[in-house]
Amino acid sequence: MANAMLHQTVGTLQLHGSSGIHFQGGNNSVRLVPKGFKVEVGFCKRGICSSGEKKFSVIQASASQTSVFDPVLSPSNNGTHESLKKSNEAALILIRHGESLWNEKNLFTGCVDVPLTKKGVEEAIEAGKRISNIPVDMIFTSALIRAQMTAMLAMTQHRRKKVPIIMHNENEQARVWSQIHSEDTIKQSIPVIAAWQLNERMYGELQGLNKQETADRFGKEKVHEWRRSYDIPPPNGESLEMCAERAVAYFKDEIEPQLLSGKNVMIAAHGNSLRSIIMYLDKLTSQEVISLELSTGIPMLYIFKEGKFIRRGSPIAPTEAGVYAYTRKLAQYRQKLDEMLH
Ligand SMILES: O=C(O)[C@H](O)COP(=O)(O)O
Repeated sequence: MANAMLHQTVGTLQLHGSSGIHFQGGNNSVRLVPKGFKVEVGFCKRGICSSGEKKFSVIQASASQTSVFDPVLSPSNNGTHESLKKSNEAALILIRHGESLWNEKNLFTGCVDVPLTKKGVEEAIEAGKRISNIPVDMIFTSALIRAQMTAMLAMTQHRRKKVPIIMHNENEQARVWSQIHSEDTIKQSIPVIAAWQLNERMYGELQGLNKQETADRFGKEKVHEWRRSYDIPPPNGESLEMCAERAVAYFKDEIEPQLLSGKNVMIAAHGNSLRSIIMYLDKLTSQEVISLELSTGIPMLYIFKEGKFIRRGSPIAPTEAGVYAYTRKLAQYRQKLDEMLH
């Protein structure tokens, strides 16, 4: 059965998958949740439900749990929302894609869908080595190939050897044709969700132009303003603020509930869509975010605990004994991996 992901928001129903699960909208009663599925309860962060209402997600239990029971970090499924918040520590890894062919040519890329260079492939693999001991239960990428390549290449280095599988829910046929018919195989996989909301900011009329030539033509200050200010868009493009409106909203609505339930998440995206998310995580002002720069292919680790995001830096390497980024739970996870693999 397809990895049915159901989200009930108060009074309406979005049904994905042929699961036949029935929800009673409005009063939030959930009925007929079939065997093998589980109900996850999260609170809406914004918009879809009125404040304080619950948003139910009914997810195929085997596809939603940590693929192999990780006693250290498995989400406790029987907690209430508050106790979930208290008990769960979840890892959040952010990675800007490796160098792309247009990064190499110093062209404005935005939403043009270009692949990685050989160096970008190497950067993605190196990033994977650095996070190879950190648990990953779900992966979110943008809809652009450079971010998806980065995520898949990085996961080739992960010691858990789970298989990242891009979810195809674009239509009913895609869902049915991409079904996995083995519970064990599902448990050994990591769902990868590609979302356009995580795409790089759309650079409008600058897309395809050389950055240096553009600065020569319009002036260095103007181009810096387009590239790094918060609310000034490039010609017919998105400002960082406009990019944040979709990227941060998606993070709050789709990714944060997963972290809240104890899922460890990796996001592979872009310089500006990630700058907008980091602005939210680190509570940066529109002034502070101007100086925020992200290198290609460098993973950043956050710990989500009790509703807060704690930046833990960039794991230097899996074997670095004193990797300051690790928390006690992450160190225990790494130890269990060592035991499992030796
Ligand atoms: O879209 C692009 O050109 C790059 O990914 C990011 O460009 P920037 O560093 O100029 O924002």
